[in-house]
Amino acid sequence: MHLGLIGFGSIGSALVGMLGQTQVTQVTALVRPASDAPQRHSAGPVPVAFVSSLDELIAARPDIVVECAGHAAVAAYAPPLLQSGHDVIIASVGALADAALQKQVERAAGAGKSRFILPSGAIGGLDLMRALAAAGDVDVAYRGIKPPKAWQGSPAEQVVDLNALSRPVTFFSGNGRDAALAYPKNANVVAALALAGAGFEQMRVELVADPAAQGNQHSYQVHSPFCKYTMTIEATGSPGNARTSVTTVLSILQEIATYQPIQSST
Ligand SMILES: NC(=O)C1=CN([C@@H]2O[C@H](COP(=O)(O)OP(=O)(O)OC[C@H]3O[C@@H](n4cnc5c(N)ncnc54)[C@H](O)[C@@H]3O)[C@@H](O)[C@H]2O)C=CC1
Ligand SMILES: O=C([O-])CC(=O)C(=O)O
Repeated sequence: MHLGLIGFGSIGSALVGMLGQTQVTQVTALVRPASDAPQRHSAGPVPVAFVSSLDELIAARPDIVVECAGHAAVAAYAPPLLQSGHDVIIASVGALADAALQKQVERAAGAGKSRFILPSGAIGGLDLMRALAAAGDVDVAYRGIKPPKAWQGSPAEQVVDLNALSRPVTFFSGNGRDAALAYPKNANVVAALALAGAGFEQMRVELVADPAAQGNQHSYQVHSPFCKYTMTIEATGSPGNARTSVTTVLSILQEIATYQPIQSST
């Protein structure tokens, strides 16, 4: 299988290092022209060719493409890839909190007879969430706790002094859509929960910076007429990018390993 990658940061480079466990034999990675990605890539289990435009990525004829570059990359690349018949695994699920982009992505997949696949990423339990949401209302409250350095460069900096925290501080309380759009590098899990049935507007979200946090904690409580459950995930941050849990890479790897192309009926 030939894998297309968009982005070669902590997720992209870690993913490539683990592809020996999958059917992937070749990778073409779309990186920014100024990116230092090729220099950072140490020899992995499969060869990686680097390209700097979408046209070059499409010309390489990947069997499936993984986006792991951020919300703007979803907006720029997912619609044309889907429209031209490529299945796309979208790591930056929170991009779909933009309702217009969500529609655009859905239409492009319809027109191209392709699929966009949303990995569970750093969260879990989405199977039960989907089942409960399909059967009735669900009430979902999510809390994300990360160390201060994981929130650097985010709007949290306008609320708290991340370098001077001596105790956990909740710097955001709001709904799922606002969280996913304001924290594009930290709240993709919120969008994954919302799209699995929690609902962007309906779910309640708290984001916390904790100087004692060793990794990233995602916890949520679900109440439905049929069941209630609480899930807490304590994950290790990626080397070089504390805000991205290693579980995200493992989740995308599973999507790749179990990927089946749609069989054409003609
Ligand atoms: N679903 C989930 O649970 C999670 C999703 N994510 C998403 O994955 C994204 C990537 O995460 P990391 O690899 O940790 O970030 P990173 O910052 O380490 O790497 C992102 C890479 O993408 C590159 N990039 C950005 N825009 C690009 C473009 N238009 N074309 C080509 N390359 C581009 C950057 O130069 C950088 O090298 C995050 O921004 C976030 O949206 C991250 C963590 C969890
Ligand atoms: O990797 C994580 O822990 C979650 C994350 O950054 C996101 O959802 O954007």
